[in-house]
Amino acid sequence: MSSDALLSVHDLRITFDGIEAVRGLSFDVRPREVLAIVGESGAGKSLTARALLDMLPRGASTSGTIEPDLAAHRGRRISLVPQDALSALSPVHPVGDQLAAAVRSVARVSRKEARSRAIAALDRVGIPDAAGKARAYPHEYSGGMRQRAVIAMATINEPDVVVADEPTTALDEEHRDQVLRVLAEQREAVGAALVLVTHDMDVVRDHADRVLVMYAGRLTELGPAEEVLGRPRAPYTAGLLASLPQHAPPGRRLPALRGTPPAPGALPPGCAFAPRCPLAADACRTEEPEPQEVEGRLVSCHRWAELPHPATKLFQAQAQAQERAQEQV
Ligand SMILES: Nc1ncnc2c1ncn2[C@@H]1O[C@H](COP(=O)(O)OP(=O)(O)OP(=O)(O)O)[C@@H](O)[C@H]1O
Repeated sequence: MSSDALLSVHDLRITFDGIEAVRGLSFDVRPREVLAIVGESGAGKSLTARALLDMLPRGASTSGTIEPDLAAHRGRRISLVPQDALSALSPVHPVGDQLAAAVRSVARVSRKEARSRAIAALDRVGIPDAAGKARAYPHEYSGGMRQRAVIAMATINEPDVVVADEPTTALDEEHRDQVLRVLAEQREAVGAALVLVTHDMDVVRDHADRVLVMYAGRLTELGPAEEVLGRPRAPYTAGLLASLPQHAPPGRRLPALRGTPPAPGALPPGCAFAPRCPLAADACRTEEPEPQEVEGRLVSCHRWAELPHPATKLFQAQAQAQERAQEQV
């Protein structure tokens, strides 16, 4: 574990029925940082996040280490902001009672004190009439308000790490920005690190200090967000960026990154990204690349040095060639 790590994950593997969905992942979470985990659907982002909290789905087996064991103090040292706020709140208790109970689960304070901390926490996340709303049930909150209440719950005991798993997926764009802002403010206020699972590169750009890019259960690239987004070294990262709407050629909605990631049980030999990669060479089809240090970051790619800058055109050219080939069929 590196000396400045708050949490250190080493060779994490998560398996269902003998099939590995997360395949030997190592990374640190540093104090007070925002570490975004990005990648397409199925990359293993949520499983990784849930492993930090020891909240994996039934049937998952794990190996590797996560140290120290913050999950043994879930709710106090590490907490979760899930995708769906309703799953984090009990429908049968007023929100304020749930926050007060969270306070009393870790601190010996009176009911009155816990209640006033609960109201203060709701107020901090921007819930109007916090004292009145504390008496309301989750279903009486709007979606955005509920997600704010969950952020209040996740930060009320001033944890070391907050894990947010696609915290704004269920919200519309306007509420998405607000909720992300509230989350950023609250984690800053309590001095927690934030592990933010997202598939939105704009969210990474706006909020992350470092970014872990995952593909098919492995680390593809890990480094300072500004540098990774400014000049990706892994073709997969470049492909994700080329797929952003602002990089799409005029009049086209198709993402530059064509095809879909392989399912965990159906990985190709070699690099799992090779079948979609415009730079793939023979070695990529036979040997899976290990993470290596490249200019202060980690990159898993045999061909990183060949990636042009900017790489956007490479992916657009590949997408156009594939489109032409399909038109001819
Ligand atoms: N409960 C489960 N049972 C069996 N396999 C699972 C289970 N949960 C996840 N997996 C497998 O692990 C893979 C990775 O899942 P995970 O939820 O971590 O993906 P993700 O990157 O978070 O994707 P998304 O953005 O869609 O949430 C899935 O594609 C699936 O194959």
